[in-house]
Amino acid sequence: MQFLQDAYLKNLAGKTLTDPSLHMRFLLEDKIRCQQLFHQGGGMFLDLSRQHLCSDVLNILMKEADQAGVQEKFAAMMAGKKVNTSEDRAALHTAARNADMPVRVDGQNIARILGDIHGKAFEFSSQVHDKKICGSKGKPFSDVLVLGIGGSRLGTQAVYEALNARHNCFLPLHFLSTVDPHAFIAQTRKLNPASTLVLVVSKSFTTREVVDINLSLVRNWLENAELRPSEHIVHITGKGSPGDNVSESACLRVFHIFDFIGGRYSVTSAVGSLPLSLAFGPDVVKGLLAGCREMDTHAATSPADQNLPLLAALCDIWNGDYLGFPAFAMIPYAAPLQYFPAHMQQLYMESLGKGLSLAGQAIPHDKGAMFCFGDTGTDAQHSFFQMLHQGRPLPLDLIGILQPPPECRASSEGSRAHEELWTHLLAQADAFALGRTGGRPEQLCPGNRPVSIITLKNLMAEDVGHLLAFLEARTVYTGFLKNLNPFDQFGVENGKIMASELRKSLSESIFSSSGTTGLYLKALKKGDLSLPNQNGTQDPPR
Ligand SMILES: O=P(O)(O)OC[C@H]1O[C@](O)(CO)[C@@H](O)[C@@H]1O
Repeated sequence: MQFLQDAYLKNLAGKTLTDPSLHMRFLLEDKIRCQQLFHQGGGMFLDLSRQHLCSDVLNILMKEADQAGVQEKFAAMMAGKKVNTSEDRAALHTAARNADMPVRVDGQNIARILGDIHGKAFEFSSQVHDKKICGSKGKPFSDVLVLGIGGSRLGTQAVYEALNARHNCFLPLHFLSTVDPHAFIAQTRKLNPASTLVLVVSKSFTTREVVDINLSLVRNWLENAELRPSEHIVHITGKGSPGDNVSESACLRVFHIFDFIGGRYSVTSAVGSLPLSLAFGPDVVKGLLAGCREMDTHAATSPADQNLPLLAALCDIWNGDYLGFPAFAMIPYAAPLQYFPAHMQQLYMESLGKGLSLAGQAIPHDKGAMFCFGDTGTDAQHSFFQMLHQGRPLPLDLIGILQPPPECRASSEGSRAHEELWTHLLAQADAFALGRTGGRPEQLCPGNRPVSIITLKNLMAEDVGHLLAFLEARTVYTGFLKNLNPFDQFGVENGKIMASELRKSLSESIFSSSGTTGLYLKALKKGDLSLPNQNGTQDPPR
């Protein structure tokens, strides 16, 4: 670490990190430095000039990346090598958007298989749009209810909301993920069962929330409306899972997904291509895939100093491992990108939140990946930005869209709104960097807070694809730089094991679970929570 900091300081004339002349206020005056840290590629822009970075530090970080062979690993991943070593699997989300580039795993051309499944999804969507496939009472489908959780929901929802801004939506999607019955009631209240198509998205088809509870609720809901569930339900699931090879009475169609694409990387498999083509039609999904493909090619082939996802990953390593920031926030200044922070949160934290390196060494907490959270601008400015301006500093990603929505261009009010949005983005970027001096002591803002500005040219399907694949590649590169496996998620399993033990206790009315858990189990049965008295017995409910 010290030598990196030394390089930073040497580059900036031998100052210490806290030296006032190293303040971003002065760094931003260095035009050459700013140009060196402004990058374009894969269809988008990345401005790192408001980071505590300089070319010397970047050179050292790139050398580390080179020594770790991260670009070779990325190429090996795209070529189908089993980079998910703990599960002995390939990680082939990139093959899902490039059917013409053969990728062989265990003798099969995976890219072709994935491309054929997209083709089937497009055909099915067109038949639904053309009313050749209708509900069991002959009513054309008007809505799609998507059951799925985690990676089987977040990415698709993020992309759906983004695409909805500029593309015509034929069939709105509604997402049901959590097992909370409130969510089921809220979603189904606004739907007509007779014209609702239900997609059950679960690779394992064992996720309790989805295939046990919510699917049962939905089946009942359809049956209560005197409909045949099998004519309304489609499975998107792993080949050979309990949702595959089911009888005709279970569902209308099965679309396959595979264990070589993890849930959080699966938007461009059938997990996303079926619901999104039902919503917007096949051409929009093809545009999304093309945008991803452009970014994948950029991520795989550009030299490190021009490679946006790799540079972003190096910046994350610098901020997290060397400068010690525990978290970063993603703030899209674009309402249609509202679910991207949640998608990135899963992508980043499920991929990189690991306890062991690939070499089997424990990863100390302060060298673990950063937490990720976020919200849209300008809303975030009016909630948690206060703390970031004057309290604990954190790095921020601000995302902007260059082109305003076409409707805006027609009116001066519309253009003003778009310009106002960008004014806020740039004002925040500068306020975090420059801070505020003068005024009363409580008005002081120290500034010097790192910000990256990510700019998309537009919000068409291709642009959304650029962003999606950029975030995936940035996450994968960070995993490779940290020498950990960004494709498994064994931590999540522990909670599932606990839940199955508690489920058993509850069904057998055994309330002796550890700590206060037994109290809650009992309360669930009795419908009331009574606290133990001093004798350790429970008072009767009041
Ligand atoms: O698609 P499935 O098997 O229902 O799993 C849902 C999600 O659960 C997880 O395993 C953990 O949250 C995710 O990785 C996955 O996307």
